[in-house]
Amino acid sequence: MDNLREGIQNHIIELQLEIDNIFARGRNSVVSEVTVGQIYGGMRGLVALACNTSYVDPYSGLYIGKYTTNEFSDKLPEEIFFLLSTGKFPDKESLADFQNDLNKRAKVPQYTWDVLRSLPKDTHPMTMLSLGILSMENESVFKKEYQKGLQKADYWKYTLEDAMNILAKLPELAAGIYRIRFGDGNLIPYDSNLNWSGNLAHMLGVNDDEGFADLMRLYLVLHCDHEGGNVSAFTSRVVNSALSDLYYAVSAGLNGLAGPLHGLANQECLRFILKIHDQLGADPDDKELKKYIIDTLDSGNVIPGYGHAVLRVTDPRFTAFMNFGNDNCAGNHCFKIAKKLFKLVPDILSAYKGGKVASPWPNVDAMSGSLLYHYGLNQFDFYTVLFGVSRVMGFCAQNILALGLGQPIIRPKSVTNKWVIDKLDEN
Ligand SMILES: CC(=O)SCCNC(=O)CCNC(=O)[C@H](O)C(C)(C)COP(=O)(O)OP(=O)(O)OC[C@H]1O[C@@H](n2cnc3c(N)ncnc32)[C@H](O)[C@@H]1OP(=O)(O)O
Ligand SMILES: O=C([O-])CC(=O)C(=O)O
Repeated sequence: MDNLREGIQNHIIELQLEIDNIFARGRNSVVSEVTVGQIYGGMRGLVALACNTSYVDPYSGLYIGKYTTNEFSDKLPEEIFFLLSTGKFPDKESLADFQNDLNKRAKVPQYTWDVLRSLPKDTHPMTMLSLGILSMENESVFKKEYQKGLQKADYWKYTLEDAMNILAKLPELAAGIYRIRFGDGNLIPYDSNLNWSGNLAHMLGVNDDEGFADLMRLYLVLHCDHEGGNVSAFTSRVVNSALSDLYYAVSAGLNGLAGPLHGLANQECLRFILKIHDQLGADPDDKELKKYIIDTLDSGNVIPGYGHAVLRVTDPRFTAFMNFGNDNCAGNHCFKIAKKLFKLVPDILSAYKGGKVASPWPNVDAMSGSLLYHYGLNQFDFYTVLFGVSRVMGFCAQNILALGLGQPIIRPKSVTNKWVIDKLDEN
């Protein structure tokens, strides 16, 4: 992975130069302000973080570097990790070198399997993923080097070592979780002739179809990162900013991803679609489906897969999944219901709560489950694990770059109601 390390080193130098220039132009310039509503409202819309792996434009969606979602969606996840962490796609040689390195590090230690097999049978797969990563914390190269006395400028190098070890093991770990939790418990061996996503598809043992392997590739690409403020990436960065190593930081980020308002929404979407199928049949008419959606809202539930804290249009990742579905699973009943929901939900949500829903459009989670279901991956409790495997690329890249740029511990100031009242009195 020499080329990857060198690429990151160069990227850190470029980014640092940009930051030096930014600081020279106005380190104390005010570029964002905070309202009382934002202090009490999850800081949404507040610009208070720098993250150079990716950027989310409310109207055109996710960019990695200068590339739009459409422009990177045909790549391999390995190429995407390179892009996230170096700002560039790898050439052929760098890609092969990176993939060889992943191959060498892919084996999950026996003690991790022992931990996972000792859990209650109904443990959620996200708990298993988070715990699986955390169980390996003792292997952190960063931690060992830090204890010996590490220069700040070298933090990122050992964090990269940890990132490689974690990323390499994710396909085996995730597939093993699936087989322990939903299969016969026998693990399918890793195949070093396959790439990262190909191995995951293979080791799940669900489907040998090439379409499934391609869906896995697309899935692992589209979920990789979503700038710095989303719950899981931000959590991971906050934890790592205390110099807790990447095993702690990745596990923490995954715990945030496991919430239904964030990554878990993708399992909730399929649950929602299957319920519609059970109650209204495979081809519900618009009137019935509309009533079902409104009843769901009136009973105090969210429509999973719709709405977003940043996006204000249909998520281009949703569109990429829908295009895949149109080409590969057009006849599938879940896919058809997901498409009908897309036709009806935005108008209903727009009118709901007097127009209070900031974005009535589908996000990445609204379509992916029906595609996985089509290929026989119907244990939807597992879906967020796939999301997690992909999103760990973003956690790793964000943390490596932040450490490379010498970013300090994250510690925003909180205030009491009294402080806010006093401030309002002053104005
Ligand atoms: C990978 C991802 O994390 S993508 C997001 C995945 N999550 C989901 O799909 C779950 C459904 N969606 C939601 O809950 C929200 O849209 C979120 C969490 C994604 C964004 O939340 P916010 O930024 O607070 O959205 P917003 O400002 O539009 O919320 C305003 C109101 O609309 C409601 N709202 C937003 N989206 C929805 C929805 N899909 N269904 C019903 N109500 C919704 C909110 O609950 C909130 O109601 P409240 O004021 O009574 O609490
Ligand atoms: O950006 C967010 O808040 C949610 C997220 O991670 C995504 O959409 O992938």
